[in-house]
Amino acid sequence: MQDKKRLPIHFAPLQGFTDAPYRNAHESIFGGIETYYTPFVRLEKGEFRNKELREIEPENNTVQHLVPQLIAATPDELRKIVALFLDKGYTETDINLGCPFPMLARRHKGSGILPYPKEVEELLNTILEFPDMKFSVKMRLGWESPEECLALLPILNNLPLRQITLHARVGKQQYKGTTDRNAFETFYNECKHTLLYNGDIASIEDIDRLLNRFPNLSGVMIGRGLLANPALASEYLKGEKLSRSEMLEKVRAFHTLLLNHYEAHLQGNDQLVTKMKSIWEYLLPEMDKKLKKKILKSTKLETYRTAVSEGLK
Ligand SMILES: Cc1cc2nc3c(=O)[nH]c(=O)nc-3n(C[C@H](O)[C@H](O)[C@H](O)COP(=O)(O)O)c2cc1C
Repeated sequence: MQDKKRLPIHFAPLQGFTDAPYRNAHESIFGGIETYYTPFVRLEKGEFRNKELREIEPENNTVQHLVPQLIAATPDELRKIVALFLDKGYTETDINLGCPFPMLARRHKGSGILPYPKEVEELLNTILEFPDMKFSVKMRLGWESPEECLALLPILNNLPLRQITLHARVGKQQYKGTTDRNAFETFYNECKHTLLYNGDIASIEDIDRLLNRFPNLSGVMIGRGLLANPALASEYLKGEKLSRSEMLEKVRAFHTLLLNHYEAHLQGNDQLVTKMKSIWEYLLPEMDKKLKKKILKSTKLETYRTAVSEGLK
């Protein structure tokens, strides 16, 4: 166990879940993460949204390594968002070429741009205008077919990218169906950049299997697997799973931090309960079904608190 190679674990951005309070609480209670990413920042009718500005504000973020992510379809949009990140003191930016939401994909944002190599090239060439910023890309295999990412390789290989994260699905799949690891392998064999694997990692064994198959991987990015087991990264690094009581103790501490934060910042108990319940969509899937249901069904703060303390006993 001692000299086994351990891959760095990156916490995937998940809109609506991994906001600043979540990331801060996660690092302070569980740790084990090399890099956190913000959910994407975008322009809406040419303007930033206040919530997204608050999310990237350095004073609201305590994690050691945070990379803000952007989504853009045109060089101009990209320039505006990168200028904001520079202004806030960031030196790294992640570019989202993976989001599958039809509303954005239709406008050639996220994975919707992948079938158009010329547009990708024009967008990504803009990074050359920002020598003080290091750029990475988070992308899918394509929108419709995994051939699309292969067609983009000559463009990607020519750019000074710090890293590429490849989610081994196409956009049309959204988050469903299986990942295509054969298609990932073809990209992996030809990609000159530091490459991270992303998609459906839920256990230490999953990471070990990936490293066996892809020994030159530079890391993995995990989203839903970490929402389900927030200790997954630290367990992997230590080579040891937490006992049930250690896990419950940590989840209780994590939950308290989040509840206290949102209680102080959200307006009214209804908003608070709705926000807190969203965490349980993924957290601890092995929890007794009845106890989980009680949490998810609660509408009042007091019943929510009681249900959670029963669930975490
Ligand atoms: C609710 C939700 C929100 C997401 N938001 C983002 C986002 O803002 N930026 C991004 O690059 N990916 C986003 N993703 C994709 C994840 O980062 C990740 O690529 C995907 O969930 C696959 O990895 P996983 O199987 O480890 O979760 C989101 C996924 C989900 C389910």
